[in-house]
Amino acid sequence: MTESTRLDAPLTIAGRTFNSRLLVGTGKYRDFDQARDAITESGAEIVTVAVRRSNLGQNPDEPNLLDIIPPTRYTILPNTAGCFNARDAVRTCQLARELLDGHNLVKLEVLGDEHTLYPNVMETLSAARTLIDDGFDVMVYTSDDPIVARELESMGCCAIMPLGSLIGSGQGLLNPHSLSLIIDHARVPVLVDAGIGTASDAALAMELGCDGVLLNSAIAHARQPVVMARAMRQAVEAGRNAWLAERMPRRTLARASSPTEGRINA
Ligand SMILES: CC(=O)[C@@H](O)[C@H](O)COP(=O)(O)O
Repeated sequence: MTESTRLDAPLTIAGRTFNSRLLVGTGKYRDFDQARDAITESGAEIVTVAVRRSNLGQNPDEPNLLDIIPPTRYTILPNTAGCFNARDAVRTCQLARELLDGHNLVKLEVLGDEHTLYPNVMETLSAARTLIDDGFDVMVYTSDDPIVARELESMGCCAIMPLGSLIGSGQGLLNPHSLSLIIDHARVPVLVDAGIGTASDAALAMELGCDGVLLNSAIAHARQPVVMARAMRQAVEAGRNAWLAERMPRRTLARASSPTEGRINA
């Protein structure tokens, strides 16, 4: 057992445990083969699927996304991408539960507008309440507002997923301070979801103390998605280890790296 595995515990979400802290999406790939190869290389165990945009068996004559991410191997995380109000999001989760034989772990996202894809927190709060009452385990995409995050946690969401920046923007973490406020007070896992552009963004999220990272565009839109998937896996592991190791203090002045004791004074 290595030092870091002794220090670390698996990621636990709604009673399920995972060794990988990288969650990936399935959209925007050139084709199913590329998606499968990148997802495999990422080492992700949780893979999110947009129920309204993917064939999970609703259309028996078309390729089924689950053929490349079999539920026997992956935890499928149905998401409500494309929903702009609570009612549509709740219906989408209920459809996913039917298609996936009673699977009740979902990623809720209720968006404010097409332009920003920013979460509509009022509709998100309303949908989360309905879904939790209906027996779902809700991982929730939200803004980086710590008060909203606290509300979502206290109503029973099993993971809080604040954005790093706008979905698909690749701008990285625009407000690390707000993310830290959420992380420092949450008692459920906090995962940055959206806006990751490259490996250092994912590492930074983990160094802040996030429990995981969910991303899609940074891998799917890299020129070499499989290579970027590997980089993301390594970045999440490196960031997690750096957080576990607890970084050295920042100092304003230099301190010599070589030993000063026993020095021969000329
Ligand atoms: C895949 C998913 O669930 C989305 O929330 C989103 O696509 C992730 O954001 P990026 O594509 O910016 O990584």
